Amino acid sequence: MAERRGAVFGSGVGGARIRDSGDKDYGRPKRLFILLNPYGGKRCARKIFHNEVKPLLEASDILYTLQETNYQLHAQEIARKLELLKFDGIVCVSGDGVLVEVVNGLLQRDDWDTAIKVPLGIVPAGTGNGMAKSLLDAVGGVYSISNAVFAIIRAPLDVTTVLQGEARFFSVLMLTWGFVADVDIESEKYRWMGSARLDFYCFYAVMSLRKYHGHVQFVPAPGYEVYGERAKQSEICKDGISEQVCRDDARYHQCGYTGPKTSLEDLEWRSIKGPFILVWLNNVPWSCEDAMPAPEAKFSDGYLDVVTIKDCPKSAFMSLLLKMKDGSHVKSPHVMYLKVKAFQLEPGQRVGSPTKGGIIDSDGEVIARGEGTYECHQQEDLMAYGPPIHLTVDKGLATIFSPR
Ligand SMILES: Nc1ncnc2c1ncn2[C@@H]1O[C@H](COP(=O)(O)OP(=O)(O)OP(=O)(O)O)[C@@H](O)[C@H]1O
Repeated sequence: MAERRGAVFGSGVGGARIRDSGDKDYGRPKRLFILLNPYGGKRCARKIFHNEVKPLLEASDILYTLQETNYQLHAQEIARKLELLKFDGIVCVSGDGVLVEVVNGLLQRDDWDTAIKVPLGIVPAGTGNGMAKSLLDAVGGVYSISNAVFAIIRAPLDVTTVLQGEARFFSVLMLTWGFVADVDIESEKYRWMGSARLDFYCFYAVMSLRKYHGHVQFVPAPGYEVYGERAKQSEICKDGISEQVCRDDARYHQCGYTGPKTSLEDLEWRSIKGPFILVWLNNVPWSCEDAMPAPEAKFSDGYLDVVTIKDCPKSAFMSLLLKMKDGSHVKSPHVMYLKVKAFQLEPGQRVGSPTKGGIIDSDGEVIARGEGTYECHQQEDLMAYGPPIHLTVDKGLATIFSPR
C-alpha cells in the first residue's frame, strides 16, 4: 500500500491545475483511497492507473493511498476495515465487481450508516463498466478514462438489499434472471474467444431460446399500478426482512445494515406469472458499455426499473437485443417496462426441462443457480434457487462521485 501526493477529479485536461470548487459539500476530495484490481477486464488496470489516472493525480494536491486487490472479496474485506476518517472517498480502478464489493463491505460495518456516506468513485478498467458508462452518459459525457476521472460531484445512489432468509447482498447495478444471466455466465466457458464470446453465445442462446417458469411480485412505483394483477398478500414472503443477522461467513451480512426500514406489508403488491424469457431489474441505465436495458433508470429515484420479456419470436428477440444498444427496445410490445419499489422473484425450472433451473446474477455475481446450470466456480452460491428472493430499494443510501 503506497501513499502518494497527486490530484484527481478536476476540471482541466492533461495536467491542468484544478481549481477548488469552494463548495464544502460538493468540492473535490483531498485524500483518496484507491483500489485497483490488476486482474479485471483485459488486465490493464495498472496501465490505466499509471498512464491515465496518475498524471491527473499529479496535476493538483490530493493525497492518495493505492492498494491493489489480491483475491476475490479482498475489496469487501478492505472496505469493512478501512479507517474511513482518513479519506474523502474510495475510488475503484476496476470493473463494477470491485465497486459492489466495496458497497457490501461498508454496509457490513458496525458504523455502516456513516461509512456508506463515503463517496465512491469508479475508473473503468473491467469487463462490466456499467456504472462508469451510466454516470458519464447521464451528463452527456464521452465515455473515456479521463472523463471518468474528472467526476467531481457527490451524488446519492440507491442501494438494493437482495434478501433470502439470512442471506443478504447489496446491489447498486442490477439483478437478472433468464436469458441475460444465462449468456453472461454460460459464455464464461468460451472466455478464450475474447470479446467475441458474448456475441457468439448470444446468438446461440437466441437460437435455442429458453423460457423459465416462475412468478414475480412487486410494489409498483406511482404511475405503474396497472401492470400485472393484484397479488395475494399470502404469497408475499416477508421472511427475514427486518432481522438483524450476525454471521462469521464474510459472504453473509454481518452486524451492520439490514435493509430499508420501510414497511412494505401494507402496500399493494402486483403479480405476474411466467414463463419468462428474461427478468432484469436495473438501478442504472447502462449494464455495460454497449447495452442500455433501462433508459429511464435514475441513480437515486428509490426505484428499480424492471424489464420483462415473456413471449417473443426468435427473430423479434434478436432485434430487441440490438435495440438495447440505444434503449429503444422498451417501445416493443414484447417488452414490459416498469418501475418498482420492491420486488419478489420466485424462479422456477426451464420450460420443457423440468430438471434444469436458471441462474440469478446480481451485479455480475451469481447469487443463485438451479440444477443443471453451468458451474463456473467452486464457491457455494449465496442463495438457493427456487425460494423467493426479495429486493427492496433504499433511496440514495450510498454516495457516488459523479461528473458535473
Ligand atoms: N487479484 C485478484 N485476483 C483474482 N480476482 C480478483 C482480484 N482482485 C479482485 N478480484 C475479483 O475480480 C472480480 C471482477 O473484478 P472487476 O470488478 O474489476 O471486473 P469485472 O469487469 O466486474 O469482471 P471481469 O473483468 O473479471 O469480467 C471481482 O469479483 C473481484 O473480487
